[in-house]
Parts: sequence; C-alpha cells; structure tokens
Amino acid sequence: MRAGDLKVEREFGEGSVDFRGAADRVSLEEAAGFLLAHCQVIRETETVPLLDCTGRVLAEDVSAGFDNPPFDRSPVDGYAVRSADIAQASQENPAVLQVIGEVDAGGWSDDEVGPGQAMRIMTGAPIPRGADCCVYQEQTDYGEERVQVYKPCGPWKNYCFKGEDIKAGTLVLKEGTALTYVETGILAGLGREKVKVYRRTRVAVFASGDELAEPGTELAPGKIYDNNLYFLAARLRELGVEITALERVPDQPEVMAKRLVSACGQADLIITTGGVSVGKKDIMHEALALCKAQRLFWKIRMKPGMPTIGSVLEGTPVVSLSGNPFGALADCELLVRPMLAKAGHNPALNPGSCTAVMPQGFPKASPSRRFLRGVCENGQVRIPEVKKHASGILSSMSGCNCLVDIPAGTEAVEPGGEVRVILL
Ligand SMILES: Nc1nc2c(c(=O)[nH]1)N[C@H]1C(S)=C(S)[C@@H](COP(=O)(O)OP(=O)(O)OC[C@H]3O[C@@H](n4cnc5c(N)ncnc54)[C@H](O)[C@@H]3O)O[C@H]1N2
Ligand code: MOO
Repeated sequence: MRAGDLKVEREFGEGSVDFRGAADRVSLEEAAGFLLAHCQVIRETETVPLLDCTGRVLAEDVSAGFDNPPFDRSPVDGYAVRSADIAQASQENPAVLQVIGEVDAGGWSDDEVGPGQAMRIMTGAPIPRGADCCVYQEQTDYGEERVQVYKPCGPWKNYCFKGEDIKAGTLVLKEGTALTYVETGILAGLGREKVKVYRRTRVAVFASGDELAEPGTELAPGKIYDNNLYFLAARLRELGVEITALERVPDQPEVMAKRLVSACGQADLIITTGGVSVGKKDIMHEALALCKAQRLFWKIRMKPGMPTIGSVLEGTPVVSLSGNPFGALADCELLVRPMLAKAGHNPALNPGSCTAVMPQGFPKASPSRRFLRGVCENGQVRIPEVKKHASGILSSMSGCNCLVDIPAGTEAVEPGGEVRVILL
C-alpha cells in the first residue's frame, strides 16, 4: 500500500470494542515475544571503510591472507646473535662478537649472522638469517664494531616468530562479530581497508500530540516541548540505528495513518509515542485501524509504559509507546532494544541485568510490576527521591544507568532489600 492510496475508513472508529474494549494486558515478556516474532533479521550487507566499521556487525568471515607478523622479528633493542656463541658469556668473561651491521624496524638485511658475529637490531626489526636469539643492549657494552655480551641467551629467546600473532589462513573474525575498536585494529593489521557489514537497522519515529512544540520555537499556552522525539532519536543513534523518519504528527488519525504507511517500506521498525491510552485524542488506535495494522497487544502489565500497543503493518512491527517520557524511555529499553538486537545480529544490544542492594528501599506498594530509574554501582542501586518517579518526569533520569525491576504484588522494598536491576 502506498501512502497516497490510503482511504480513510472509520470501520474501527471510536466505540469499537476491537482496540479499546477488552484489554490484552500482556506481560512484558509476552509483549517482547510478540514483537520479536514479527521482527526480521537483516540480511542486506554493505561495504564500509575500515574507520566506519566500529559499532557495526561483520557480515563476512575474515581470514588472514598472510602470516602476521610477516617475518621473524626482535622484541628488544640489542643484538641478533647465535646463542651458541654466548653460551658461556659472563660479566668477567664476556663473549666478544664482530658487529656486521644494523637493522632497524621497517628495514631489512640480507646479511647472514655467522659464528662469532652479531647484528645490531632494534625492536620490531626483522631478525637476519643465522641469528637465533636477540640480546638486550643493556647486557652488552653497546659496541659499534665489536660488542661484548655479558650474559647468555638461549636459542629462540627474545625471538618473535613470523605468524606469532596470526597464521596465514586462520579464521580471525567470524561473521556476526560485533565490531569494536579492537576488531578495527585487528582488521587494520590484516591490511583490510574495507569491511563487509550488515546494513544498519532502519527505524521511523513519530511523536503524536497537539501539545508538542519544537525546541527553539516559542512556547504557546498549553504547549510543552517535545522530549520524546529527541531522546528516542539520540538513543537509537547510540544503538547504531539509521533513522528513516523523525516527525511530530498532529492528533489526527488519518495523518498518522499516512505517515505509518509511508514509513513502512523504508523502516524495519516503526516507533510512535503518545496517543495510546483511552482519551478522545488517543489517536493511535484509530490510526492503526485505518491502515489495517494487525494488533498484537495493547497494555503491558507494568508501570510505566502500561498502555503500549504492539502491532504489525505490512510485515513491519509498530511499537506505540506511551507519551509519558519515562514510560516511552522504559519501553524503548525493554521492548525496542531486543528487537534491535535481533534485527541487527547483535545480542549485545539487549540490556544486561544483575541483582543489587537498595539501601534506600522504596516505600510505595507495587500492585503491578514497576520499573524505577536508578544508579547502579558496586552492587548497590540508588534511586531519586520518591516524588521524582512519575512517568511524566524525565529530568530525574539524568545520570541514571539502570531500571530497578520491582515484581507485581510487592508491598514496599525495605531499605537494604535486594532487587533485580536492568542495566541500560
Ligand atoms: N482514564 C485514563 N487515563 C489514563 C490512563 C488510563 O488507564 N485511564 N492511563 C494513563 C497512563 S498510565 C499513561 S502512560 C498515559 C498514556 O498516555 P498516552 O500514551 O495516550 O499519551 P498522551 O496522552 O499523548 O501523553 C501522555 C503525557 O505525556 C506527554 N507527552 C506526550 N508526548 C510527549 C512528547 N513527545 N514529549 C514530552 N511529553 C509528551 C503528554 O503531554 C501527556 O502529559 O495515559 C494516562 N491516562
Ligand atoms: O504506564 Mo504510564 O507510563 O505509568 O504512566
């Protein structure tokens, strides 16, 4: 379906039981499962310059085309010698060797070190034929034409073999490896200037709400600046996503429906915020019905982010998050990240978890599962003051690095109680 073809049909309009009637009220895990089942793993690849591969996922096996290092090399500044020549060397009775030349890192010598001879050598320089060890210059008199060696050095000591790091033909990095600065260095060491990676996951983001104003414009009465569009875009970029649309949409279901349909062909996932509850202006129900999206669930048994809608539009999953910024944030972490992990071949995009002690506790009862923002450090989690936890409050999230997962039915978390923590 193209955006222009969209007919405004109100067969699922207000009053229909389909979206606003019996609530699904699924668990978070069920909601995530529904969405993941409709989330496609990205198969398309692209070739990017080496410096752009960090944060991407490798789409090819990378094997070494040559031994690395490509030659035997010295790990010390000193002299390449024959170990047999210095086997008896001591401070009192140094071995005296003829210095036949010098080889520096990046240089090369075809000369062979014969019996009674030494080659001055620098760290990283190729070891010349004939030598089977390198002595530290501190164990010599630093001689230029003749050198006195004061200590023995066994065969193949202070000697780095060709291929010591990577042997030719070794599978060094497997398809599916998440590339960090470390792999960038490894790929550079293999001489790669370009790397085949999976294309980025594409996400379209729409915020709905007539109250929303663009930062930088004047704030008229009744309006608020739009938090969600911006933190979602920033977070998605951090997670390696390519954003295909980023737009505020008025509270008109027809307009939102058109945006959803046009986003479909370009995005792997669509995220909306606002308009998911039961108010007259909660347009997402009608917008999704207008474009005949298949509903997966409405309402998750958790706070914040309870009224989230999950649906599929022409094969593209649509996650409609609560307009309350902390609700949208929690859902982005808990529902969207697993989808990005699946689509983008990168399990590391799933949030981690641990247990931690909560010295302050939390005095309020949690009849349904509750996520609190907090700072988790050294096995302890600290949370903002109790009145700063409302789902409409974003400011107290600054500096937080986790969500505290409080199970449904908890009366209060006692000070010093142990809690499960989702690490962001
Ligand atoms: N009668 C009921 N009212 C509400 C219920 C309910 O069950 N019955 N649920 C409440 C809960 S819980 C939530 S969460 C919200 C969800 O509301 P919506 O997702 O429909 O979102 P809106 O109504 O559009 O907005 C909620 C709130 O967030 C502000 N908002 C919206 N978008 C943004 C944005 N991009 N940036 C910053 N702030 C935004 C909006 O102005 C509202 O204050 O419904 C409750 N009501
Ligand atoms: O579910 Mo809502 O986001 O708690 O306020």
